[in-house]
Amino acid sequence: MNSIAIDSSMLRAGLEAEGLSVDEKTIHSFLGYAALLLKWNRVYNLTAIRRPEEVLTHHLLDSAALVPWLRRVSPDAKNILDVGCGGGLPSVPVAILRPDLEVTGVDAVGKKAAFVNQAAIELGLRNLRARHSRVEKLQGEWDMITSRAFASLSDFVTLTRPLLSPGGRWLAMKGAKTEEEIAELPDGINVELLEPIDVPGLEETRHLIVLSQSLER
Ligand SMILES: C[S@@+](CC[C@H](N)C(=O)[O-])C[C@H]1O[C@@H](n2cnc3c(N)ncnc32)[C@H](O)[C@@H]1O
Repeated sequence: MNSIAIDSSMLRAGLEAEGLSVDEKTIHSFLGYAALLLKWNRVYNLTAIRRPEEVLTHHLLDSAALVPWLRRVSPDAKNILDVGCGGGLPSVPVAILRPDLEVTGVDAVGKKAAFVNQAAIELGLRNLRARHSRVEKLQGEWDMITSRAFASLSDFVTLTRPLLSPGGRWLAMKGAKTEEEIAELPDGINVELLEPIDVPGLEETRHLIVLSQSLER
């Protein structure tokens, strides 16, 4: 499954540069996931990115950059929801790197959720499952809710507000421009953190925005 052209030493170096400790099993899981993504992309229409070296930087390392922040932002969190998970970004990298977290992906497109569930089985990720649903129809409660390339910050928060546990945190993975989106947030939402994120091998600007909600509503 790992016979694709993702350079494992670049993957390891990238993850380590992000402050992540990686063992052989982690590298094997990432390569296995990349192989599945590239193999099934045409069938499932998972991503516009097709070149393995771009999958490494734009998807694997970009998504993994979230992981060091999870413990800092929410040290006691037990679970995380990835909204509009698509082919499993960032849910699959999070599930690989944080086996102690229950990771749920949700996507409105059934074949994308099916792909993530199949990847979870093939990679042995027992902490990952994907749900086929529009997020506004989803029920449950999560300590952390994340998204990458899903919607405006305001729509992300509004659609998922009923799903955040008391004291929970949203972690939005965003590009360069964040001010306008932050200005449009609904009342009662607090910006806890706005952090530029360096992704090894990626020239583009990334930001992590961490949000909470005032408890008296
Ligand atoms: C641009 S893709 C991003 C996928 C993935 N997060 C990534 O970074 O590659 C946005 C995803 O959101 C999903 N989506 C859009 N609206 C949704 C909704 N209301 N509920 C659940 N998923 C939704 C789409 O089906 C699509 O897979």
